[in-house]
Amino acid sequence: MNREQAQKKIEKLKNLLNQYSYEYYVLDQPTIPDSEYDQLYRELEQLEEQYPEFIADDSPTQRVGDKPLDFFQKVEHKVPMLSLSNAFNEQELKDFHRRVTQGLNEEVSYVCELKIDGLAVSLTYENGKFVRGATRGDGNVGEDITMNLRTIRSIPLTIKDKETLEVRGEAFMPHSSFLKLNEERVKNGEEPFANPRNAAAGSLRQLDPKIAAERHLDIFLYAVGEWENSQLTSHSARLEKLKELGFKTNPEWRKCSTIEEVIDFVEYWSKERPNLPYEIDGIVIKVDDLRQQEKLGFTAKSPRWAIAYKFPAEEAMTVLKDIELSV
Ligand SMILES: CC(C)(CNC(=O)c1ccc(Oc2ccccc2)cc1)c1ccc2c(N)nc(N)nc2n1
Repeated sequence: MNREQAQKKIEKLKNLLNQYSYEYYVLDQPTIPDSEYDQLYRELEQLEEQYPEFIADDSPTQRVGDKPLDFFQKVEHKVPMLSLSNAFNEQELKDFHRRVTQGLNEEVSYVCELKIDGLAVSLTYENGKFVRGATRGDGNVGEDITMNLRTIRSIPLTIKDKETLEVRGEAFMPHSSFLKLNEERVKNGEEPFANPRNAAAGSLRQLDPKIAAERHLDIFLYAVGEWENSQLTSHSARLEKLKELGFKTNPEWRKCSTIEEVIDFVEYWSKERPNLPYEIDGIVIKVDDLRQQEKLGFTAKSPRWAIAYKFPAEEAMTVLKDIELSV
């Protein structure tokens, strides 16, 4: 094969492998066996070794950087990453609903989402390319952890349109990865992580991306910071658009047109929670219409149009106890 054919073959293998990776890690619907993926991956690695000038920065071989950082750069969020006020019982959800309807004086519908117990992160894409990832930090300034986020296979290195946008989500460690990691640590005489959230935070704070890559983290995107030329008018439409662009969004979100439906959703997941493959610490309820969100505005640090219903902490202990017993 000559140089030009090699360049075309490298491009074709890269696109094919990225598509297979998207099906496996984002859709959870692989269409080829792992052995076929591995064989194509090795073919790409060999060609890139022969023709390094054709290595693309969104090649699957470029996910794990080889040199550790000395420190993390600080990053200022153009749009602040806000926190959520909390509700701890049904009455406080009804109070939230009353404040919203009084503030709007019109019909309102909500989007309910699972509150993943992980680490809030922001992902910036310029012309469709993943250029920077950062922790929430204090909401205005976070740390640049791009190298570590690149190792999360469900984060696309390029998205379908040449969009420039900044998305927010929760990076987390699934129960399966958490169990394996703690077994490993106990075997090596190290301290096991207390819970998947600490394990995810500890993994993303590693200066060596090779260590972060071994932790098999995952992510669900749930919000948008900056989004040029977006005409979308509801949060639910944004979630659908993020999914269309190739982002991993949590499939369990629901639109609720009454606070009773919201309460049903909360009650369902407070029982169903132990059957999820990841930890959640609550349910997030958001006014769906973006114009109504605008009208309700913000308090000093959180939106008036959203609230987090928090599950009682002791259940998290049962998950912990199970894990302790099993290691
Ligand atoms: C609702 C929001 C707080 C995100 N939204 C924002 O961060 C945000 C930030 C500036 C905004 O507008 C401003 C723009 C400029 C200045 C001030 C505000 C609007 C939303 C949030 C926070 C945590 C969440 C979580 N753990 N799980 C889920 N499922 N959803 C979550 N949603």
